[in-house]
Amino acid sequence: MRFCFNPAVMATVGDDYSVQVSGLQFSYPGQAPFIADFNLQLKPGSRCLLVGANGSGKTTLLRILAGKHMWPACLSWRLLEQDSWLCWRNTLAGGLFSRAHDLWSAVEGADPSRREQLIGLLDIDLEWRMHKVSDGQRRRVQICMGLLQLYKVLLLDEITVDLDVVARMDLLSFFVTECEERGATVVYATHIFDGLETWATHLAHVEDGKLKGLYKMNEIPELCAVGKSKTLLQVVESWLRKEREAQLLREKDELSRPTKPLVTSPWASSRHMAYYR
Ligand SMILES: Nc1ncnc2c1ncn2[C@@H]1O[C@H](COP(=O)(O)OP(=O)(O)OP(=O)(O)O)[C@@H](O)[C@H]1O
Repeated sequence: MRFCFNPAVMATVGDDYSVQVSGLQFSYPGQAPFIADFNLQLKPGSRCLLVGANGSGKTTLLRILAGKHMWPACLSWRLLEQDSWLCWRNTLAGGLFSRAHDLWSAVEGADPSRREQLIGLLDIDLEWRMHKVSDGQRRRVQICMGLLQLYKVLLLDEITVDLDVVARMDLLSFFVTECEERGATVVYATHIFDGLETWATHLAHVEDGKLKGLYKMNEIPELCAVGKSKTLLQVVESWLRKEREAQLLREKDELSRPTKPLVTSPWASSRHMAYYR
């Protein structure tokens, strides 16, 4: 998957990346630019966590990478391969009255042995009716359907929220196997960090639509410090707290700036009365 908004950069980047985003820009209609000069490069086999505060742009970025958002036509861009799959937290599988079995019998070209493996992994009962199952069971069916077809890049937006801990850990192990044996790449936006220290290979920190940093997990000093290492949760919490404090300082600074002098003339318009002269 390659996105390049700057042909000069594109020419210099090698082919050995499975995700290549260079100079990405994006604005929501009628709004100021939100994603600006975003660059991300990942090699096959990478498992990259996308972390950031609420509203920092993780979902927006994943939707752009999945081709769900349009971008300004004035920018030059190239999307070379469309072999990614986005699993979206807000979509649940299928029509309300479908049986689990009917839902994925519609998925063409799925390898039967992969199907059996996923059904076992996610402990799915083919007789489940989608309107009579729990959110977590419905989520399992959705994930299963998405994973039936092989992919090179998998984009996950907080999909494990409804899963119990066994299903979550088994699914994460499955992704490791996919990355190690097939060279798949996973980009996973989440706020749940349990068990991810050793799962991820990379950590991408997003702040206000910008990539604040892309780190290899084994090179993050706080995670690796012998004897006093922090958990991923503590590391991300400290980053986000710093961001929040900096934002509060900026807001305080703006409030303390002198505003325009107050108009004291009795002939001027006021909040309660306007004069058109
Ligand atoms: N359809 C939209 N139109 C305009 N602005 C939007 C739209 N969707 C999201 N935004 C804005 O874009 C910003 C980033 O939102 P986004 O959903 O990408 O954040 P996020 O990092 O995924 O947040 P969260 O952790 O809460 O899921 C937010 O300020 C949000 O208000």
